[in-house]
Amino acid sequence: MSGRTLYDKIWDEHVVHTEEDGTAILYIDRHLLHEVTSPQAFEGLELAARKVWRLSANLAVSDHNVPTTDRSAGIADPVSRLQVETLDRNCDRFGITQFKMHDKRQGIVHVIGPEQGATLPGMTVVCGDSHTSTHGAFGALAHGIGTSEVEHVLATQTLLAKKAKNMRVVVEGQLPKGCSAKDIVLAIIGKIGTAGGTGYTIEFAGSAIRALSMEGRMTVCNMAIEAGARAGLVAVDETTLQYVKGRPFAPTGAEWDQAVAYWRTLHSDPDAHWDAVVELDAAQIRPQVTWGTSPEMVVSIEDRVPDPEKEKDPVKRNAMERALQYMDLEPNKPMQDIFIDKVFIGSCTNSRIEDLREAANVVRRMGGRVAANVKLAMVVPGSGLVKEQAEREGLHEVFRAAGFEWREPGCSMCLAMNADRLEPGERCASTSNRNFEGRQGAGGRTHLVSPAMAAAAAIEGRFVDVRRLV
Ligand SMILES: CC(C)[C@H](C(=O)O)[C@@H](O)C(=O)O
Ligand code: SF4
Repeated sequence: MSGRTLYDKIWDEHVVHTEEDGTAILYIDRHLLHEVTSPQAFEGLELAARKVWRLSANLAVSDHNVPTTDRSAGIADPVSRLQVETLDRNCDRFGITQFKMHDKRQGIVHVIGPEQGATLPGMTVVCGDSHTSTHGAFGALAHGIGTSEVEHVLATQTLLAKKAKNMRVVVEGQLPKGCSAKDIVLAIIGKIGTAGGTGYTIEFAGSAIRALSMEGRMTVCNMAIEAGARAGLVAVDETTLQYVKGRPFAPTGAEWDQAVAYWRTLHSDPDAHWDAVVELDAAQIRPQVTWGTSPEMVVSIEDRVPDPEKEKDPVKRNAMERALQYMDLEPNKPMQDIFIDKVFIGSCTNSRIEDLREAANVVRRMGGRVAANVKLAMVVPGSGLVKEQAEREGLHEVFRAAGFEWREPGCSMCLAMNADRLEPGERCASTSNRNFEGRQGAGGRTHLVSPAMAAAAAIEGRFVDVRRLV
């Protein structure tokens, strides 16, 4: 028998039963909830008069609809308020642990899980949210589920699932100065496309991944879903254990030692079978900027906007033309000549302390202020605790002094469910993960970049090569 991948190992450890056709019942260790995808699930439970199977496995937080400005007067928008209040009521009624809006542990669900130690190596982690892939950075099998599955997990602590294939993305070598995890994952998506990982669970491996902090690994796994895979994984190592140790939900004492002994086995065996392998040279990666309406429409800051005329595939050409029209960009325009209206530093991709440090460092180095053509540059920490840490380090002062707005934690302008949005035609340098039409507000134009690139764009008013500045 050949060895097993990390994915195989976690899967095997959680299968309760497998049908002839491969459909399996998986035990779920951790279930995270937010206000958008849970209301009908709770309603379903109530109608069936069922209870939550294992209360302690659940952790809830409101993130998509919370305001990022002063919250003392509550939520002005009635739709947003209703969603947040509904989650509060459901958690109170069913007895689920929740960080409410005024709790400093509140934040984006994919930031607070790891921060609290609620996400641990070897776990199965699900949430009614596609970016649950983030938690795979811990060597956990983590993916998004739909609302009916949220109800199923609440009621049974299990999920019906089919096993995916194994893909290994190996990134070897040293990342150039000024580049970060976001550039790695955008470069991967640029290479394999947004459907490249469809049907696979991706394990990210290689020396460049090993060298990343947990924050960086989370950034990479976060966008596994944009590469087409529901789940992304990174093997457990010392970096993982160091990060987890001492967190509120993490085991302690003898239980910690026992857990660590098991966690150290959470890596793929050398003779494991891979259905697909993709390789990237980290040294060749440059700061990435998307130019279109899909994360795979990405080039480096040294490049120009691609020319559809050079694309032979008519379907692709058509998509390029449409994207350029929506983005209001001319083919062959140097990326460095693209001027922006707004900057968003935040989202579950890039709102952790390291991301904010990376952005603040660029602002410090560059000196000066947010460019006159930039109407709004905002920094939205991923959680209240990230915000507190950043303030202890004085990062908020760096941002504020340069003219950035320093906000309260939440999803914010990543998807514009709250008041933070682009106006029609506005162009944004954004550290988030999705750039489809209207994602940040109807008619808004999104360019996905790293925190360093977003910060530099804010000061220059256009995209610049951050490697020159660090
Ligand atoms: C609201 C939620 C269902 C959605 C997701 O699943 O990803 C959101 O978080 C997003 O990023 O678009
Ligand atoms: S920050 Fe953006 S991508 Fe992440 S959960 Fe919120 S809306 Fe989804």
